[in-house]
Amino acid sequence: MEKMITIPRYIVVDEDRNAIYEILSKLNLKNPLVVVGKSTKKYAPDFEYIYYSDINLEDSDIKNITKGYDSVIGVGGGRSIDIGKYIAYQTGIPFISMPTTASNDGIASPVVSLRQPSILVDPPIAVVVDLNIIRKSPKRLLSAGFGDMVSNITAVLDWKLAHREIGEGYSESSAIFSKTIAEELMDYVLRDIHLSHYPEKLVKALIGSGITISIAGSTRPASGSEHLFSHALDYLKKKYELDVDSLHGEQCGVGTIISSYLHYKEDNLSYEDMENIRLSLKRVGAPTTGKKLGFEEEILIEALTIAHAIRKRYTILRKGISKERAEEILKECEVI
Ligand SMILES: NC(=O)c1ccc[n+]([C@@H]2O[C@H](COP(=O)([O-])OP(=O)(O)OC[C@H]3O[C@@H](n4cnc5c(N)ncnc54)[C@H](O)[C@@H]3O)[C@@H](O)[C@H]2O)c1
Ligand SMILES: O=P(O)(O)OC[C@@H](O)CO
Ligand SMILES: [Zn+2]
Repeated sequence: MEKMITIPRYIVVDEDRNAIYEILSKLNLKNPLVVVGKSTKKYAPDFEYIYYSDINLEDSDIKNITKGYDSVIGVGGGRSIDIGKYIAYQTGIPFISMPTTASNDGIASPVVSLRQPSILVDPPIAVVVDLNIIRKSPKRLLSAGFGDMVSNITAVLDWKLAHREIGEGYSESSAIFSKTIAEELMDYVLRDIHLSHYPEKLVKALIGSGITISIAGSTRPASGSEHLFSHALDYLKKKYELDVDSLHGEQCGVGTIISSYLHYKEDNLSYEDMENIRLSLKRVGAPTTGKKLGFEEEILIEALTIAHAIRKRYTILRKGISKERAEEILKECEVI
């Protein structure tokens, strides 16, 4: 069925450490395999587990890993959730997402981004969030999550541009949903100097972002030219074996500063909205320059010149930007 939309059946965001057990019994799941990171094992529910770092994804018999289990639970940051989601999908059993931080929108999405281009799989059948754990998670991860959320603003502008210029399909409902949740969160960050409700609002926004991807049947509402820039940085990290530990959401945040500048220059975005993106990223402590991300200028320039070619996705980068123009743009929007 072409147009079927699949979203998580249960979403729990509260302070109850036992919610996972109630969800498992509602779903009549008795024997999950928990995929967890070394630093998040302490948050895992009491079932058999495997460290994601011990899973060889190239393994042809991924099915052996989940043999005898009726479901997979991913506990941790983006990587353990991605890997858990992936092995559950490969073996056709349900996946439950238990994020221990809010660093990107893989929490509830039907996406696995272990390599580019990301692939569409089933979304988690349930998302179980313990806010006490999220609130205590490293601030840097919560800042990265904001970068992956504010990126939806330029992603939707790129999607509209592709619809206008090359007639690409466009889902109004998914786009409006995505843009609104991103702008709501940004407005909150600009309004509340104490950010007292930020972790809860961030995790709910990221869950919403994952749902917009399910509605669209594509990452278009959450991934545009700003993500192409981030993926280009990931590619160059590997190509030059760079020792930079920047996070996906942090890279997307800087990418959004660049993309919002390009959209502002083409009158798709107001100067105020462009500046609010930079200010809100600063407010949550996310990197707003290439230097704070940890990259040399020439890497940032090369990333912007190759970003359009990372995957087949039409954005404001169009057929690409010259090295000279990339340097000018990065200087004009103060990323270098
Ligand atoms: N599916 C998607 O849509 C999507 C999108 C972007 C990225 N991803 C995936 O996510 C990965 C990036 O995720 P990330 O930015 O979270 O980085 P990560 O998962 O590589 O690292 C997060 C780190 O924080 C630790 N951590 C998590 N919660 C913690 C807590 N409460 N206390 C202390 N430490 C905690 C984790 O153990 C891990 O070491 C990518 O490699 C990719 O696989 C998926
Ligand atoms: O399709 P991509 O570009 O991997 O995007 C997926 C996710 O990062 C969106 O926030
Ligand atoms: Zn992302």
